Amino acid sequence: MFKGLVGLVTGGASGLGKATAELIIKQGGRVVICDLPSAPGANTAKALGENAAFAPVDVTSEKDIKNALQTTVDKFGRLDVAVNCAGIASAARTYNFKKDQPFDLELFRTTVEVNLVGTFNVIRLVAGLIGKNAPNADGQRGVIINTASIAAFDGQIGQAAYAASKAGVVGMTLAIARDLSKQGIRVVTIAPGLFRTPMMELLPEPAIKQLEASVPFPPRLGHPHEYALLVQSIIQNPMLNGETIRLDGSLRMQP
Ligand SMILES: CCCCCCCCCCCCC[C@H](O)CC(=O)SCCNC(=O)CCNC(=O)[C@H](O)C(C)(C)COP(=O)(O)OP(=O)(O)OC[C@H]1O[C@@H](n2cnc3c(N)ncnc32)[C@H](O)[C@@H]1OP(=O)(O)O
Ligand SMILES: NC(=O)c1ccc[n+]([C@@H]2O[C@H](COP(=O)([O-])OP(=O)(O)OC[C@H]3O[C@@H](n4cnc5c(N)ncnc54)[C@H](O)[C@@H]3O)[C@@H](O)[C@H]2O)c1
Repeated sequence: MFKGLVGLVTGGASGLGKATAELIIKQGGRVVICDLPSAPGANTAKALGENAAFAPVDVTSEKDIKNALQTTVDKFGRLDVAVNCAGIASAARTYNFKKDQPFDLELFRTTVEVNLVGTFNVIRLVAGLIGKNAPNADGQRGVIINTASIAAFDGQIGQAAYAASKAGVVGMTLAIARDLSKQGIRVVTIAPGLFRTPMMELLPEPAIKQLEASVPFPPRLGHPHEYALLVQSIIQNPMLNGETIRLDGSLRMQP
């Protein structure tokens, strides 16, 4: 299905990004895993074989992403699909009256910097390489897929920074799709609900169980592979563009 396709996945050393990289390889494609130097990206790529490579990056760094794109060209000669999975979670009340403490501004800045600014940094740079491809019969040169969250719409208590960062990803999706439409590059965002990944496991197990029980159907956390299946569908469907797709078992989170 993806024979000849070259993908780049940020946050590809863990969770949803890792599952996406695994699916691209399984479907015959090649992939560059971009993740922090401290993440197990090299081992992840090694385990996926010669069609996978690791590029250590911080998504907020222009230099790192440009280096990753050079690695992509050196190893695989082109780029067709970029998937932005890199992200961080934060949780604190806007004002903690128990501790008489306001939300830490640096934590707010970092959350937005990585999740929103980092995602845009990758988009603005990968578009240049994807845009060099010859168009297919439909005029398409490639696809960019971003990861928001249902927190963009349902933000629970403690998620002001996280929700703002993800709402920003949702908000810029259509604008960027329009910006890149003349070059035949589609831009789609996925807003996952609850998936069993290391990020989700930052929450106390009782909280996870409570969240899991709140999913109407299926009443469970999603499997990262199920996120990757939506990535596959987006790549395959040329009419998907400029939209954010919730992937949440019809969950609408309570406060
Ligand atoms: C910088 C490191 C940050 C580490 C925390 C990251 C957590 C976020 C993980 C998100 C993962 C996926 C996100 C994804 O996009 C999809 C979602 O959005 S799923 C929804 C995720 N929900 C939250 O993130 C809720 C975050 N809120 C909280 O953790 C707490 O409300 C709070 C902001 C820390 C405030 O807690 P308190 O003021 O102490 O009072 P609470 O009564 O709210 O909490 C008591 C106790 O329960 C734990 N808890 C956390 N979330 C919930 C919940 N949804 N339901 C019930 N209990 C919850 C909370 O952590 C407290 O635990 P304790 O402090 O006693 O250890
Ligand atoms: N797990 C869920 O329930 C859930 C739900 C909705 C949205 N999301 C979003 O999905 C994406 C993937 O999350 P996950 O659950 O797989 O989490 P995860 O923590 O397993 O993976 C996130 C990856 O991003 C990397 N990363 C973090 N900051 C980075 C940076 N500055 N530069 C490069 N890489 C960086 C981490 O090293 C990690 O490998 C995130 O954007 C997250 O906000 C997750």
